[in-house]
Amino acid sequence: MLLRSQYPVMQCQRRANTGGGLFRPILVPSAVRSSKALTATAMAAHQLRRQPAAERKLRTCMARATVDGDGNKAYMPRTTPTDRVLSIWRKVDAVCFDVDCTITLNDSLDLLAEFMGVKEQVAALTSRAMDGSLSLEQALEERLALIACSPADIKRFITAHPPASRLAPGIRELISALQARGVAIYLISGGFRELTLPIASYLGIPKSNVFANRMNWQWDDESGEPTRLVGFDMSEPTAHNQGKPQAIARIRHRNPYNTVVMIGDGITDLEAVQSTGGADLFIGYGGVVERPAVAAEAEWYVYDYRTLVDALARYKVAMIGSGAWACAAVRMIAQNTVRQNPPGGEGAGAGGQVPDPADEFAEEVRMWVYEENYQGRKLTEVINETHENPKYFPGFSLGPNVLAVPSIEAAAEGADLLVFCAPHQFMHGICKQLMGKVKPGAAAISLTKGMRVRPEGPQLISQMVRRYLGIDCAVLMGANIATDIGREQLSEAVIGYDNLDHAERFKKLFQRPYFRVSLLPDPVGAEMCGTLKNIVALGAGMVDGLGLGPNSKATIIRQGLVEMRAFSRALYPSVRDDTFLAGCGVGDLVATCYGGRNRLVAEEWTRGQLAGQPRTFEELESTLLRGQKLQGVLTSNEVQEILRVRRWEQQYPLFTTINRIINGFLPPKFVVDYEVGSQLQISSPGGIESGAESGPEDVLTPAPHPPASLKRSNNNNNNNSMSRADRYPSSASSSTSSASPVSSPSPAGGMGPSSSAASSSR
Ligand SMILES: NC(=O)C1=CN([C@@H]2O[C@H](COP(=O)(O)OP(=O)(O)OC[C@H]3O[C@@H](n4cnc5c(N)ncnc54)[C@H](O)[C@@H]3O)[C@@H](O)[C@H]2O)C=CC1
Ligand SMILES: O=C(CO)COP(=O)(O)O
Repeated sequence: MLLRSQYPVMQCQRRANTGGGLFRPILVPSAVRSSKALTATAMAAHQLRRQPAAERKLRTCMARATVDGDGNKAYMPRTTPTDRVLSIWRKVDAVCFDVDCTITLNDSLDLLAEFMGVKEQVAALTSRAMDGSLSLEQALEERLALIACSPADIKRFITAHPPASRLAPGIRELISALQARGVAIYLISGGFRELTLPIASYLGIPKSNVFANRMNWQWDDESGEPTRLVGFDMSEPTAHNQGKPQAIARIRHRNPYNTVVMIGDGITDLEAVQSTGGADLFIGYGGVVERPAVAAEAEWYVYDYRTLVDALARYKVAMIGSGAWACAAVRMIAQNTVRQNPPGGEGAGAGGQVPDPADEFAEEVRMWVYEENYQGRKLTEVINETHENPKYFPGFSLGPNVLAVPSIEAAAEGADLLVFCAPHQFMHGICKQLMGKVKPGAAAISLTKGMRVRPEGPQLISQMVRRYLGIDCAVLMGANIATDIGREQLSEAVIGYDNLDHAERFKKLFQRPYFRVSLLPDPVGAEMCGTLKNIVALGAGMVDGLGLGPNSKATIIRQGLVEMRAFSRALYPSVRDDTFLAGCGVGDLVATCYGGRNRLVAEEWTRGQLAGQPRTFEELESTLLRGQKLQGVLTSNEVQEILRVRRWEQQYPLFTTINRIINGFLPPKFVVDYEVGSQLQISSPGGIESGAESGPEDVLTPAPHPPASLKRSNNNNNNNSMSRADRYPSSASSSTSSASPVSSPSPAGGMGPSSSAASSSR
């Protein structure tokens, strides 16, 4: 059992916890407490004399726990930050650094003293000041008196000890990483401006961000030149105890910073969190000198600045998917996450620092690859060796920082940002596999174009991710033909978002000079656009296959846009009109209708039909697209199921006609006669299933109200009492229509069960 008398530190701790939770228990047996030395502790008490009584008591008590008489550490520096500490560090607006033994490897005044030949005497005073056994004012005065240098001595000293030769390891990279994030850097030194400004200038820190003491000089009456050091200006805040928090209070008064962090090695730095207006967090640095009283009390104590760089908000990114678009997208991501300034490398840090936006993201990007054999080898191995995906995105380097991973769980593990870009028919399986395995609080974005049809109604891919993984999911949609983006041709995309913070982070992740990203607070509208334009692109391909010109294609595109908007708003009334004029709307529609895979395959399919040499879409997918996946045919079937169940078919004449054509109920020429094509009485293609993931149990409930924006045809009743058999005829004989198919459709290659249902009806 622990007795209070045995563990006084714990008692102090309990009191401390009521005052803001800055301290954690350190158990120190009485043997240690009663030990002889504790020098640093006693001296620290002197330094703390100006603090409020309760705080002073606590800190003295805590400090007692720091060193035993033999110099052994009886404290445990907090080298692992708490969540609170980490969160402050990651959102810091301004960082104030002490200079001597924090930025530099040595104390400037000690080095100057050595230069002036009074090293030992001055070092003893410095040490007493840092440990708190001597007041700052007194220590400074006594040291200056011993040094007694001239301005010329200072110039010679700086030449002999240039800033680059004096920096603590990793400080340049830390400052550079902070600057790249837009964090303001300040130097608050108990030393002198004359010695600090060259260091500030070397690190790219403006003079106005330097707080330090000023030397007073004796001036020569005749020459008007300063000649001899005669003390220092006591009016600077840094000339006194509690000067650092005062400097921070001034900084805060002048700038609207929410979060300020102080980093330093000494007791005076530790003070900077103690007063109102001081820093929100003190981080102790022990890489040059470890001061027990500071190490014991710092909320976070580090020995290596790399720790702080690594702990800065570094979002780990995972790409789920590895097809053409996934590869083009991961290539852009990798370009944004790769470090421009490798730590310590040429061009890093120093006055000419290049801000590195990549600091916000972890450099390595994991990409889940659906494993398959590629020319006798595992595709993941080939990708990791060549940095290229030769099957789905040949000819483009993905970047050395992309790691292909065959396990989806391993790819997603620990990721803060998840990018989904798999063909939509696989997304349900992917989500189920990742359930409970993604980092809580992670943010996702879907680049997938498509939807799922379930008994309750349609489900967009972003909705599926949100539902199964319990995380926010934005969408990135636009005219984004993968190979053109690989060639770095100008493209634009929108991020449809609910969570603006996440959207802005994703924008930074994707934005490239050739890839313009804008934000749109209509995620559903954007995703509906990306999904539906694939149906219209099939129609555009048919126009091309029929050998018709741009007028005809423009008609299909225009009507397609009208139906895309009407259908999106009928399902989701909150969808915005202007979304259809954005890059994800008309932009993507035009690009896909001219240069997409859906268009290409539909053109070939149409040619085959006209030539009497029909080929299925599946055949064309594997020959023309070499394993890439077509989305338009599945999406057409999925959308048609919604139209059919809700009795909206004739209000969407182009969608309906295209679906009838691809399922073999109408010849391709009807694409330009879509009004007629949708009105004709034909055998129903039967129960359409939503691609690989759906089954016959996917029953849609008819909507009680049809969309008002579209005119209903006379023969379209609004009967809500449709039976299950009506919705899912097991064959064409259970068609909702009694009429026979118009014309004699050529054998058609639909995809999935719907096409076989269509075939059996003929
Ligand atoms: N390719 C493009 O230019 C664009 C594509 N998109 C959309 O991006 C999404 C993904 O398309 P892409 O990256 O182009 O893929 P893709 O069509 O080029 O490649 C197919 C991908 O599916 C994977 N796959 C095959 N069988 C699988 C299975 N059983 N489970 C999971 N994955 C399997 C393959 O490994 C391959 O990575 C689609 O929704 C597409 O509409 C959006 C914009 C542009
Ligand atoms: O979505 C696309 C372009 O934005 C690509 O469409 P396809 O799948 O038809 O190539």
